[in-house]
Amino acid sequence: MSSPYLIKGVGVLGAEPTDLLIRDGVVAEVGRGLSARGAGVLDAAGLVALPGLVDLHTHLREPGREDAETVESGSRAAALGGYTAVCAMANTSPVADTAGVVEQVWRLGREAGLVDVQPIGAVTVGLAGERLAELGAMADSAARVRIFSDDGFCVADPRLMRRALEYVKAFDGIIAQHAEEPRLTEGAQLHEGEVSTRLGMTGWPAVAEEAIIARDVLLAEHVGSRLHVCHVSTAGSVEVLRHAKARGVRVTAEVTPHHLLLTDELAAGYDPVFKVNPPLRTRADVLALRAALTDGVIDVVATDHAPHAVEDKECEWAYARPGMLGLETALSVVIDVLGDGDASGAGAGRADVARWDLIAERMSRTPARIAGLTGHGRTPAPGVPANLTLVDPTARRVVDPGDLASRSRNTPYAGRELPGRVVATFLHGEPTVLDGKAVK
Ligand SMILES: NC(=O)N[C@@H](CC(=O)O)C(=O)O
Repeated sequence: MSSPYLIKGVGVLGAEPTDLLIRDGVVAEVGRGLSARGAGVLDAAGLVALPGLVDLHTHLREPGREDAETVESGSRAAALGGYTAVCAMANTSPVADTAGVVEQVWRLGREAGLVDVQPIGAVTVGLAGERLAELGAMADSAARVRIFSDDGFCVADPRLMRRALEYVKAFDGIIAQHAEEPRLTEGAQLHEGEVSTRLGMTGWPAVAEEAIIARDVLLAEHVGSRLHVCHVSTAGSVEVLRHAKARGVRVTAEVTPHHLLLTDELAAGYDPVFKVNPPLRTRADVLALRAALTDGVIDVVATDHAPHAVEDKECEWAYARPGMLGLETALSVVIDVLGDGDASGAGAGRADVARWDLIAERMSRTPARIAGLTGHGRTPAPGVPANLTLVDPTARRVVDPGDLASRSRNTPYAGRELPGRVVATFLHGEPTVLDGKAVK
């Protein structure tokens, strides 16, 4: 049995300070002036308590590229970023397209014990886009897979996409699409626009994403299935999603922290740390994505944490792999882009509570609901599973890649000052992070 913890003076979602008693894996009591004999006491004055963050889109690289990340190192990075659950993408080696591989990832996650690792299964065998993987066997496995994705590749064949959507209906599954019409992105290096023209590099046009989203929301509507759109990156995609949602299509969508903050201008320095799929877009896209996150057309922030070994990133732009780290900086970036609120730390202003509630909704409650992770995404209250994170909203830090727990170093925020610091994370009532450091 775990030892109890008494968290003193914390603002739940930025509200007036209170105490939380954590015992036997749940929030046992909430109120002022609590005491508990034998409990570890955590002075949380000035801190904000959020439901533990849930990431729908994490690349853990194990099995296959343990030099870039392992389930354990990625789990530690996640816990330090305030996460209590992550969904592990299927583009490992071997690909997570069988019950055996998804069970292996799930088991490695349990052994690490730092976050709940929920494997995502591949839609097609080997991500090759030719025939459906064993979706039912993965759903029936110990890993209980509900989300399927070929992320890294688009399920480009419309007939295969339709079949996949139909197949997963039997167990209320979801197809998470990497929306990229491959015929429109051959040789693409960065967003197609003014910057790509100036640099003379082949562009990745916004329409390559928007055309697939438009097709897929129509397919999802036609067969009555659940579609999730990975890493939405353009203003046009937001408009397609707005239209689909107004029609009642069962579609959800995610945006990454980097698409909420960074633009294609960064490619001008040819530093491949800024090479990512889909590419960084324009300022107008960034602003449209932020507005969609606030108004709910975009449902969640997902990191697309994509660790890459040094030799795959520190090379010529054209040869570098796309992808950037995200888990340890996501919350800070989201705090940054959603505005300062009441940064005095006095907290409890109404605007402040609304802003923390929005962060909880987009980074915890909604992703937990989409993934069916019922023990996660619940605001601390009596009887709720103790999966939560404590944040110091007034702290600022300059990102140093050398400080990160990830095995890789490809953060696009090196040297950038970001607000907010995760002070503690609790998973099933046990601390995984205390005083900003991993407990194990
Ligand atoms: N998002 C990325 O830029 N990279 C992803 C896969 C992908 O979507 O290309 C990766 O696995 O590295």
